[in-house]
Amino acid sequence: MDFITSTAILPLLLGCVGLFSLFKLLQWLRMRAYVRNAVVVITGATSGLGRECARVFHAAGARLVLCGRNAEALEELSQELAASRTPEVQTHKPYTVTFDLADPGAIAGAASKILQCFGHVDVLINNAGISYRGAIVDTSPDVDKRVMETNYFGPVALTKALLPAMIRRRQGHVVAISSIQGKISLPFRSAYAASKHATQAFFDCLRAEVEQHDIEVTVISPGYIHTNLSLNAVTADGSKYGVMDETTAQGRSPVQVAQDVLAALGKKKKDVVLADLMPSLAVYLRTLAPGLFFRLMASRARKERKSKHS
Ligand SMILES: NC(=O)C1=CN([C@@H]2O[C@H](COP(=O)(O)OP(=O)(O)OC[C@H]3O[C@@H](n4cnc5c(N)ncnc54)[C@H](OP(=O)(O)O)[C@@H]3O)[C@@H](O)[C@H]2O)C=CC1
Ligand SMILES: CCCCCCCCCCCCCCCC(=O)OCC(=O)COP(=O)(O)O
Repeated sequence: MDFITSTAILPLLLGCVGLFSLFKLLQWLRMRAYVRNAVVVITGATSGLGRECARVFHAAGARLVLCGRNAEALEELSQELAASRTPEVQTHKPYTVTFDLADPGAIAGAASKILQCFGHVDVLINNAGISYRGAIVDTSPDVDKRVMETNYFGPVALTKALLPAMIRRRQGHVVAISSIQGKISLPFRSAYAASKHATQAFFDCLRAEVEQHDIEVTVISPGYIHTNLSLNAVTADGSKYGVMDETTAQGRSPVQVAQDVLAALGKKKKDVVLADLMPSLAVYLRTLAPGLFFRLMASRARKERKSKHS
């Protein structure tokens, strides 16, 4: 009996593994086909997740428009990509467009430059962002505005400027790189969490409104990623935080997250959380047991204040 069972189970197991591998391979091929030759615009391409998305999408054959504030850093990345080749995929030299997302007057001009690069946009990845550390009571309203301009009003204005061309073509995919903090709010992150909650809300509304035009909207909410986000974060008085936090240093690799972003787009996912177990559970706790969640956050605030003053 044992012999019969084991001889029947082994081929079955091998068959399942084979089928699963085939399924994964087909999924991977479909993902890459989705972005091959597609015009992909990436904001915040000079650093961290944006730069890795540029590398991953370029290697998959996308026609890139790299956006950022630092023209030199964008040009350097564009040249690095132009020099790198992937054997089985035709790659394209990226264009660059330099502008500050926190400058409302810069967005319309930037959008028309972006459209001139390849004549249209298939995928817009709103990735650029800035974080914040500070107590609400000490924070200048200028800091709240700066974080909202960069993380919310800038991406919203850019999306609106590129949307009519997508609607005319009845084709397009808008992506918002939000954060777990677009779903839960942590103490001493008010401006950042508020900007990411607003991002989630805006792009959820957009998804419903543009479905009739065959335009996809994906909101991606990562947990900690090992980038310069904490180093570049702004503090209560507007100065740079300048510290690589342990949580950031221990975060996921931006290469891995960029690959997950590509996979999410290829599967036309609408809302994706890319985080470890605890942050993912915290999102459920906030919905299912808000009272408990708020007590945990108050205790987190007490601990953080204590450790600051000790
Ligand atoms: N790292 C993390 O733990 C997590 C990050 N995220 C999100 O990922 C996204 C990318 O951040 P990440 O790569 O981590 O951080 P980085 O600080 O490494 O990169 C941020 C990018 O945004 C650009 N940027 C900042 N301000 C502006 C502006 N005013 N105008 C135009 N571009 C600007 C930066 O350009 P410049 O070089 O000019 O400063 C840089 O290219 C952000 O939206 C962030 O909120 C989400 C969850 C976790
Ligand atoms: C049923 C059991 C549930 C247990 C839940 C306990 C609650 C634990 C709280 C966990 C908090 C996770 C915070 C994750 C925050 C995060 O990943 O943020 C991503 C960022 O955007 C990082 O930005 P930052 O500038 O804050 O570094």
